Amino acid sequence: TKKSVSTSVVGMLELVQLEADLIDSLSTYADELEAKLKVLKSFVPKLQAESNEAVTQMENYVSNPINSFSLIRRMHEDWHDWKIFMESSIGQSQVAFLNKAKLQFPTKTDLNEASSSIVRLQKMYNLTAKDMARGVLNGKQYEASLTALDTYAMGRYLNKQNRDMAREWFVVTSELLKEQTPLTPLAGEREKVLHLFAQAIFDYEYYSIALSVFDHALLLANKTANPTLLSKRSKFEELARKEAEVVEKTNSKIKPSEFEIGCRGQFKQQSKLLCEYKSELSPFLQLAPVKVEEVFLDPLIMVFHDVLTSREIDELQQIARPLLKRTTILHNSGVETVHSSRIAKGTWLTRDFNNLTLRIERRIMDMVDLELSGSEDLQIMNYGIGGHFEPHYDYFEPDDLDEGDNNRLATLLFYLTDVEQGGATVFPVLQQAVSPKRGAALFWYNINANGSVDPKSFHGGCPVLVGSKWIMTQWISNNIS
Ligand SMILES: O=C(O)CCC(=O)C(=O)O
Ligand SMILES: [Fe+2]
Repeated sequence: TKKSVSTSVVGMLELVQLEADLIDSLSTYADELEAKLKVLKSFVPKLQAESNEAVTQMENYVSNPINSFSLIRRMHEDWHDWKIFMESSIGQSQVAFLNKAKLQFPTKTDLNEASSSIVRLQKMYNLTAKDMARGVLNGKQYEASLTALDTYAMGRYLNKQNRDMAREWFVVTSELLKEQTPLTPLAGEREKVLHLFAQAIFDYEYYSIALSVFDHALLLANKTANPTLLSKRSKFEELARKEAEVVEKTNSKIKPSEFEIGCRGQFKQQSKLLCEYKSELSPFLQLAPVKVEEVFLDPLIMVFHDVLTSREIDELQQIARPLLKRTTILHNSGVETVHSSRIAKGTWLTRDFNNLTLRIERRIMDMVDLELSGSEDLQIMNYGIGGHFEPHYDYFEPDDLDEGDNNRLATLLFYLTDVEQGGATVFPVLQQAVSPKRGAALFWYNINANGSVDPKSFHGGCPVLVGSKWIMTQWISNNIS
């Protein structure tokens, strides 16, 4: 089954539970091993005592009918039982569970996607590998950290595509290796682990990092005078010296894009346009006035605050959760494909799905004073960590449309969640960024009053750094027909 786990927070929840179950299973395995061992440890000394006595005075021992009877009986019966005991295998059910669980394990593709998310976040938010490894995200300390095995995997992933970034992760790996022993049953003793890592990093040709790990291994095992190891070390050292000259030359900084500046919250703060209560337009708004924030005037961009209640949002999420599928992007050719430019899970929901969606349909029309007939269904999306939507136009290029086809006149984007860090909607051309706020809705026009498309509506969803971003989108058609 093709199922991507890292693209949504929802998908990750199942993995957390699965890992907890696997650890429980491993713990049961340990208990069973221990129980078996306990039987052995308590019985063997007693058997030995009896046997020692027999061996030291053999003839005397077997001359006694009681002893000889007992010996014959033991050999005839008890050793069969020991054989059965020894052969009884432990962990069969746990191994079976592991085999079943394996079907749900993330694949190589999942790991690659998760790695590329980390890289995206690193680039987008200017994060250092060192900070990330220690759980510091944008200056905020979280209760999270990476192990040497994690950072090593990042280095390996980046090795082929960006050696500078890979180097950064390998440096962090070497530092972590000095503090911790990797938690893997196959790692073996500490000194051996360090040598393995040193050699692997050496093979990737990051010589000075390999050298520092190697040195730590020597120090730890008190082998700084071992001739074989020292000759190997000198090989490491020579290559490290040559490497230093090359590394110095690189390190060029590229200018950030407007999108990146926006995602980092670095647009010049426009003086907040007045918040008003829109009350005359419709009966709904008279009953329940809505707080409207004008973000931009030409083209019009605004935020409606508190237009969905928490209960309504909970219900929407409940409906969507089991339906979420990896989102695709629509090509000019009409073909939908999964693409790294849009990483999220989503589902479509017809507006007549139930009472709630019907109520929302009514509310949307009241809010924006536009007809919805002919518009696409509602779309609900969940972005996982690093999930994003690169800047794009919501409208279709007129050349790609047939006579009489509708275009996306406007977009109404409901935020179903707050996002702790990242995840803003950014308009790079207009230099505007809007942060998700649970219950609010962002509205903008993609098409000018004269019917032409408006390239200034170019926008994107920034990568989620911390949190789970849920949105619901209603693209509003211009209803040509
Ligand atoms: O997630 C966002 O903030 C933007 C989403 C978007 O542009 C879209 O779904 O068309
Ligand atoms: Fe969009």
